[in-house]
Amino acid sequence: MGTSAPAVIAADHLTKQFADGRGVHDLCLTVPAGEVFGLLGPSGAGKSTTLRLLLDLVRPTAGQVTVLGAAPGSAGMRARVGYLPADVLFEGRESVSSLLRGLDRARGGRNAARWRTLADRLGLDTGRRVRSLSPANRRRLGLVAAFMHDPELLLLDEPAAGLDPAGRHELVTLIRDARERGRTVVLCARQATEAWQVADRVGVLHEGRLVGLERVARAAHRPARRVQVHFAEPVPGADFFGLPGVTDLGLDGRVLWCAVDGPLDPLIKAAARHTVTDMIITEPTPSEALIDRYYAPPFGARP
Ligand SMILES: Nc1ncnc2c1ncn2[C@@H]1O[C@H](COP(=O)(O)OP(=O)(O)OP(=O)(O)O)[C@@H](O)[C@H]1O
Repeated sequence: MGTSAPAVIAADHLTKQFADGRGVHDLCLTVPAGEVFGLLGPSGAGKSTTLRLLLDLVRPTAGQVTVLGAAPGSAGMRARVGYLPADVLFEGRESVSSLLRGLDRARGGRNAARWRTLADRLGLDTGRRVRSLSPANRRRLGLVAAFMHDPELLLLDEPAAGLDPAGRHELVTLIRDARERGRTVVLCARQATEAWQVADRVGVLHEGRLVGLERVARAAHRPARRVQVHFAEPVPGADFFGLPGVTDLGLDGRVLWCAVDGPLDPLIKAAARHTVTDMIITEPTPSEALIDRYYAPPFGARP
């Protein structure tokens, strides 16, 4: 804990304001070497813009950032960073293998074995023409291109988008392998599912501002479940008020909804005094739990 790894990313009031006022505002964030950092937020939150600032694809309107100890876009940076954009734009008549060979040559030609292994792991058919690839295969190609030179820093924009479960599993494994070799990974996602599995920390962006920063505790407290109970007849709310672990209680005639943190027993015993016709229990995904915490009203707090 106490050891302070050098910051691979150090953003200091980093701001990119587009003409309409949107963008990324006042981002102060450091990502130490060897960390997997998940940048989460809904569409338009500023995730892609943040990555683009780190890559010198857009210039800040205020503040500054260093990447691997230098200004973004410094000489030699391309070889040290792997980037998967949100839209992988590879086109062309050439085959996947020819494109990857070309990329490898441009980076010094040392990674032929590695890109072949990666393509294999991700189930990418390297004989196909690039422009005939499905969106999911294009994503796989983008991942191979980002990982093939084993870069010090990986910037992955929605890496799991469009991948099937096997592809997602392989992605998580690739990220874990990279971390084991001391690489640093920043991945952006709207859904926290994969980020939650691999990230050491997550940051939540909302309307261009960092509104939450959390270390991912693997044995995290189990989030409150959402419970809906349907009764044959209307039930009195008084039977359910003050039950241990039950919050956000709402009652609409014969339907009761609430959040339950801890054992379900008190709620079940109270419900069993009436005729229960249905009971629906859902556990929020990590993503929902995180979003609830940062920018959604709590479940049950209906207008
Ligand atoms: N080149 C641009 N010119 C003007 N506005 C832009 C530009 N790029 C992004 N924006 C705006 O900046 C805000 C942040 O966009 P950004 O793409 O970074 O969000 P995001 O969190 O990556 O969203 P998504 O999950 O949809 O990719 C959005 O409101 C977007 O419309």
